[in-house]
Amino acid sequence: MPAAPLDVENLSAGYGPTRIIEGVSFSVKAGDRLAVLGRNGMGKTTLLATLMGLTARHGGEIRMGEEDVTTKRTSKRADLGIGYVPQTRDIFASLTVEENLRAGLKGRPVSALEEAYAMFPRLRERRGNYGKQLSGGEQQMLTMARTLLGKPSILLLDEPLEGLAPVICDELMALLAKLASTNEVTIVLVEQQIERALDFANNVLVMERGRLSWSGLPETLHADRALVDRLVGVGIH
Ligand SMILES: Nc1ncnc2c1ncn2[C@@H]1O[C@H](COP(=O)(O)OP(=O)(O)OP(=O)(O)O)[C@@H](O)[C@H]1O
Repeated sequence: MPAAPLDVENLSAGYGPTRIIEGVSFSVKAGDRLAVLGRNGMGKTTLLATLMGLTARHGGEIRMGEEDVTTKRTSKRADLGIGYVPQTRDIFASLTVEENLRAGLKGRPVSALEEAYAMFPRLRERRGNYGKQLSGGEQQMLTMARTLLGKPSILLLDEPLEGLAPVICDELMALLAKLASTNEVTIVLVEQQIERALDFANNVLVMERGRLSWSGLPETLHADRALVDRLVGVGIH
């Protein structure tokens, strides 16, 4: 059996000596769509940042396929195929859209920019605008497009829908579903819009105070509002 694209074992990490996540273990299969849910401040962002090597690891292991990346630098993890779209919309404000996208090419030919423009036609219209002139939604699209140009095999997304209009959310989720189904991209999605996350995912983890408090199928949560209330603190309708 091929190794899982992402395998996390007993991971603990935080900021300096402050421990935020504790004893987290999970595995994702190729093409999985994993939703990571939880109330505010429960450690979801810290988990993704730790997978990218951006926090202080206190213990545990992270493997990507056959590679043990536990102590590898962030850039090495990116080279091995992890793409990370942080909550902070990581764009260069004083570069144009096109220049931002070129920064994501990772040695691919400039013609590959067409892939990004095909996925996000709005970015083509805005190709000459500076990052700082974009709306929040456009900045989110730019971050995602730049990450996707690097052809990640695992995509970590931290609340990509935050602040976006419902119609843009629909488009983005449709795009992610398409990516997961056709490109064999494994997606780990942290999202506060529970309903959308459950519609998208084929597996769910719930975090509570830095630990995994529940894991299972989205259907189970869909069918049990009381459980969702208890785990995530919001009702779904
Ligand atoms: N850079 C940091 N330094 C110290 N503590 C931090 C830092 N970033 C986050 N924390 C703390 O880590 C805990 C978990 O935060 P984290 O952002 O991982 O949670 P989250 O589940 O993603 O929350 P949200 O849904 O609100 O984004 C919080 O108590 C937060 O205050």
